Amino acid sequence: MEDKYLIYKLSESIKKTTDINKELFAQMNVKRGLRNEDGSGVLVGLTRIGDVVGYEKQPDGTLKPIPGKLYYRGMDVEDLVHGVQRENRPGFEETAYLILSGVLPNKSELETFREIIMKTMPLEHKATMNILSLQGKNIMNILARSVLELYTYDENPDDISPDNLIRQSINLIAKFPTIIAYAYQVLRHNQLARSLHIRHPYEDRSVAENFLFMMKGKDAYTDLEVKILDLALILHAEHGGGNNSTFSVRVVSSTETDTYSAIAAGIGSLKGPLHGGANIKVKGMLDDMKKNISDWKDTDEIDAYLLKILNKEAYDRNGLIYGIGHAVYTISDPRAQLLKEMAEQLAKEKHREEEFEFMKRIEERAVKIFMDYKGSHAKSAKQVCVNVDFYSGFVYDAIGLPSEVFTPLFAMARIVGWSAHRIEELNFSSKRIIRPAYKNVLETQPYVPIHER
Ligand SMILES: CC(=O)SCCNC(=O)CCNC(=O)[C@H](O)C(C)(C)COP(=O)(O)OP(=O)(O)OC[C@H]1O[C@@H](n2cnc3c(N)ncnc32)[C@H](O)[C@@H]1OP(=O)(O)O
Ligand SMILES: O=C([O-])CC(=O)C(=O)O
Repeated sequence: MEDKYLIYKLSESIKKTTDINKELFAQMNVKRGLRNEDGSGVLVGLTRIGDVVGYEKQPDGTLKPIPGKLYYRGMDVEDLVHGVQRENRPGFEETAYLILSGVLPNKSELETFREIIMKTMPLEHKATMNILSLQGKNIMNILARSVLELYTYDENPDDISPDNLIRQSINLIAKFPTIIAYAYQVLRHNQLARSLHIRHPYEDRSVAENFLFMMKGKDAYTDLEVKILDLALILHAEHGGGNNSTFSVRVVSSTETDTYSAIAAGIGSLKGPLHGGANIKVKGMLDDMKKNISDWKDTDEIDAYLLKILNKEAYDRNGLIYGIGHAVYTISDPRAQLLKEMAEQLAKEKHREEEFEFMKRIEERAVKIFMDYKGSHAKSAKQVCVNVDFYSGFVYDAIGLPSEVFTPLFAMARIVGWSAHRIEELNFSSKRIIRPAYKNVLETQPYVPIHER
């Protein structure tokens, strides 16, 4: 048999053998996607790290949509952001300290924590050389491979005691920006035949500023660019235990495997276009809209295009408006609101107000069109809002960062939440390996000898 015919036969066969009737889930009380009928997540754990709030449970059991709230260690993220902004200083390092330890650092603790991060940012020579030799165009994939490689440079990789876990976590938080920036420089060098810039991070700059320096060079960024990148890092740092990547890290960690294996799983999850990878999809979708909509002020034209997306006739023909919808948030995603406020200032600095106005119009129309469409196409209309990925791509693009690093930037912040959740998963006193069950819905069949098939 020809190879390609066998591949065709196998793919035809899996179309049938993977089909599971949607009705069976309801009949057997199995929660599709670990979601209850009303869309809320099935409770699978307890945490003291982050809280994501998008609805209120009513006495009659229904869910009432409310404006979104996000808490890091019990602290409203809006207060945290406004607190550091008022004092005009970077906040990502402080956020990392809070999420990892559970308490805000005092001045001297923060100073020492910053110093540890800054001096840990440079990669060992072997790690740099490894990144230079890695093939591939996808930086999330390169990041995952580099993280697995760090296992080999760690003298104590498998030790899951709290002090070793903290040491490993700080090392990863500090090294992610360097790995991502170097991976991009290699990609740029290989793909565009441009000079290779491997810039050594400064010891006295914030993570956000060092990243811009390693990506763009000395004096090639503004204060506002540093501030908005710092804000994006704060806002992406943590999102409870149930988001797909953090849950993946928790599932893998519950086997007591090493930190690098667990974090590589989180990176793989975050890369998906329904999760962190949506920020690249949003950029692609907006670029397509800019090209195909002749009058950016014409809401009828915008509506028609959005309807085409939903009907799988435009963009990637997947039926999804990227940057819209969320598993928990209903009326608003607080991160998108905070990012949008600063994106407006950035749009002014970069003279991109017209494009920003276009995005605001798309946001408003997309929510309306989606809800009208779902109202007539699905059993229950879903209250949606823009999520954090809607404005992040615009922000990164406006500060001169290429789309190849959009999702890696998410990972660069979320490594904080992943680390805290891994530490929690391995330390609470009544921990257990995560091992749910799948109900088998196939009849048994006899083994048939090969000459009889
Ligand atoms: C950082 C983050 O991870 S934020 C999320 C980033 N992802 C995106 O922006 C991708 C676009 N959004 C989505 O795909 C979804 O809204 C998700 C994955 C984020 C959340 O999904 P859920 O809350 O599980 O929504 P759910 O799957 O219940 O959606 C209900 C219905 O709305 C549809 N839907 C949800 N979001 C969208 C969307 N943005 N565009 C079109 N249809 C959508 C679903 O296909 C489903 O349709 P159906 O009832 O006909 O099957
Ligand atoms: O919570 C989720 O499902 C996705 C999300 O917004 C995040 O991880 O930041």
